[in-house]
Amino acid sequence: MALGFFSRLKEGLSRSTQKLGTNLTSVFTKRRLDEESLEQLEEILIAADFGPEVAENVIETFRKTRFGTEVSEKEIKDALAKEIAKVLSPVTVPFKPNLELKPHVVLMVGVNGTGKTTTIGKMARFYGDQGLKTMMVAGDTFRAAAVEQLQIWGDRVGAPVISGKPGADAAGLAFEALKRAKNEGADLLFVDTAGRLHNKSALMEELAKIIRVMKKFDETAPHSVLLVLDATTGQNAIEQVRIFKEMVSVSGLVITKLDGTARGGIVIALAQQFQLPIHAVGVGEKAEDLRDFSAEEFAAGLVGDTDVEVLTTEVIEEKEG
Ligand SMILES: Nc1nc2c(ncn2[C@@H]2O[C@H](COP(=O)(O)OP(=O)(O)OP(=O)(O)O)[C@@H](O)[C@H]2O)c(=O)[nH]1
Repeated sequence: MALGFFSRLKEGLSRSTQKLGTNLTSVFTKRRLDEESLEQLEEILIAADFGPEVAENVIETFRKTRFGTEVSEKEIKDALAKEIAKVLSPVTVPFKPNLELKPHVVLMVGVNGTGKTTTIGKMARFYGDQGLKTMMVAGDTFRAAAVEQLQIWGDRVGAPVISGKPGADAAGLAFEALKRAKNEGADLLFVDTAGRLHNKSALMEELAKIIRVMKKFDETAPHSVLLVLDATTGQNAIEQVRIFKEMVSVSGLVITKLDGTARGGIVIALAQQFQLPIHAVGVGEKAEDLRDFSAEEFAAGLVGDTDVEVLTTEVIEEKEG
């Protein structure tokens, strides 16, 4: 997805940035970095959803490199952004459709309301604009509203939507859609799915069946299984990854609703804990509000006051040794 939209992400993250910034300001106004301030910093990072391990690593780095020295808030922010970018850098993997597959099948999974349908619409718009032929299948057949919503996105972005009767077998529908996508030479097929976690075993069975049945047509399908997570749910997102990883082989994450949440730090905890590629982030409800994930842009956006170009150069230089 298009880069160069840093300002939108930055604006979206402003609540997270503000929360972090206010707390940092209260601790670091030109003072020596001592045990007490390190401890306070650790608490701030945990409160900002970074996760205990990342918080501890950051503290250790600061203890080694800056202990006893006088630090300004700006120095702390720059160093923090660098540490965040280092954690996020390995999971920064833009989604790339394989155009030889025709279609590249993307199974979209996640709890209801996290933004699966919206993300499908956004991706279909993005790749459609690049000249790729995309199709969508409404795999949550029990909820009429879910089917309707995908249809709205299909109309909006000009992509065919395959849907069945209410309550139709989702796996059978996915099979038919795959056959049609193949016949029509589609580049991408997005499979929307149900996300009713309250009946975990039924959901697991349904997702497994969709995959099993699609494999009968193309044993390499689905080629991507994207788990969509809502950033506003904070630590709950961690639990969702655990649960979905048990059900399906998740190949990457899309993190939505990073606009306006104070819980953007959860992205760091997710990266540290699961090391799953983060393909894209949602920064609004519109078709164009999806961004390629970028470690440096995210780190700079979250911490604020940090120069993203400097950060990019420094993190790359460190990676190269
Ligand atoms: N602010 C914001 N809202 C989003 C974003 N992504 C999705 N939404 C909104 O979140 C709500 C739920 O999104 P859906 O795409 O319906 O989520 P879903 O996972 O498909 O949910 P079900 O259809 O219930 O299975 C909608 O109101 C979307 O407009 C985002 O990046 N930012």
